[in-house]
Amino acid sequence: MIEITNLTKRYGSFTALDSLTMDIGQGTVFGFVGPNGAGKSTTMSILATLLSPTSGIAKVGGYDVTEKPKEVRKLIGYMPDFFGVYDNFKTTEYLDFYGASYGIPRAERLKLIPQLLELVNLTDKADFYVDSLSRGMKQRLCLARCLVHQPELLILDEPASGLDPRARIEMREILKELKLMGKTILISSHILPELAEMVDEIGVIEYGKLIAKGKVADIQNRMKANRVLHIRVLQRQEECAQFLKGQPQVTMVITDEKGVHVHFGGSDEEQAALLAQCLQMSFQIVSFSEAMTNLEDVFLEITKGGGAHDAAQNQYD
Ligand SMILES: Nc1ncnc2c1ncn2[C@@H]1O[C@H](COP(=O)(O)OP(=O)(O)OP(=O)(O)O)[C@@H](O)[C@H]1O
Repeated sequence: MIEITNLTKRYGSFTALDSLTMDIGQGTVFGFVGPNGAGKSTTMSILATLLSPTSGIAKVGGYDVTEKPKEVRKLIGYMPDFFGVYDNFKTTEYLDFYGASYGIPRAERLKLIPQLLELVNLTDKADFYVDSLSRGMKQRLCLARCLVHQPELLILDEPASGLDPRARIEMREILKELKLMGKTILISSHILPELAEMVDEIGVIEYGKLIAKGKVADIQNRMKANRVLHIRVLQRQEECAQFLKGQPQVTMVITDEKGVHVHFGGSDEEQAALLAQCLQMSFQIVSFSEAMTNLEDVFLEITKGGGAHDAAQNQYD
């Protein structure tokens, strides 16, 4: 659905996108993550035909975004990170206005708008002025606006930013619905654990380059190679720690008042064997658990030492 090849965007001498290459298959929910200034919004704006690349190719549904912008626009619904809503409209009028702009006949709009409002949980706000809606509601209304022409691809730039936890959950539930409807979704976010729950794949971008891409589970498995095991033992804690230090795949052992923390690079089978060894040694194990590796850890590990662009280079931030 999306094919990006050597996409580069320069603002003066500053390179925001540096030969970015990635593709996203139809029906995929793709999480685009990266530190501030990494180039996510720039990529999304190019895909949405709102910004011209300096060089390289971006295609949506087989159409080149610079050569066939009209065809691309029919296929996409774009929600920018900063959006405006026309406050003097009522919710229904707002969607009707956008529907009309897309040339959707009135009779069709009359059917479509209640469906969209239901999808984004705004049915009871149909006759409210946009002005009176909360931020979360406005954001959901914007999402409904992106769906008016029934696009196949949604490009959502931080749709949950600035929302409180409840509003984020609501947004996430709507996105799940859209996934079930078969939409391809490119979504950027800083709320990484939330993304992990709903995306099929993630791409990590830094300094305008894709530095990791894959299925969430695969990337998490990569991280598992360096998992940390927390072991709580009744009595003989130091003896247990010494024993663990000598075991295969154990790279480091630290003890504190919470127990023994073991850095372990083995497989699940080897981890089970490690526990069995401890029991055989008659250590009284109270708990033996694996520290959770979530997308946040993955992200921090991959972008270790990163952050936003070099301050000297990043004169625009
Ligand atoms: N119009 C512009 N002129 C100059 N520099 C720009 C312009 N737009 C973006 N940039 C710079 O390009 C870099 C990439 O910006 P972009 O908005 O794509 O990053 P991002 O990953 O979306 O960041 P964030 O998560 O903070 O929104 C940033 O350093 C930004 O300051």
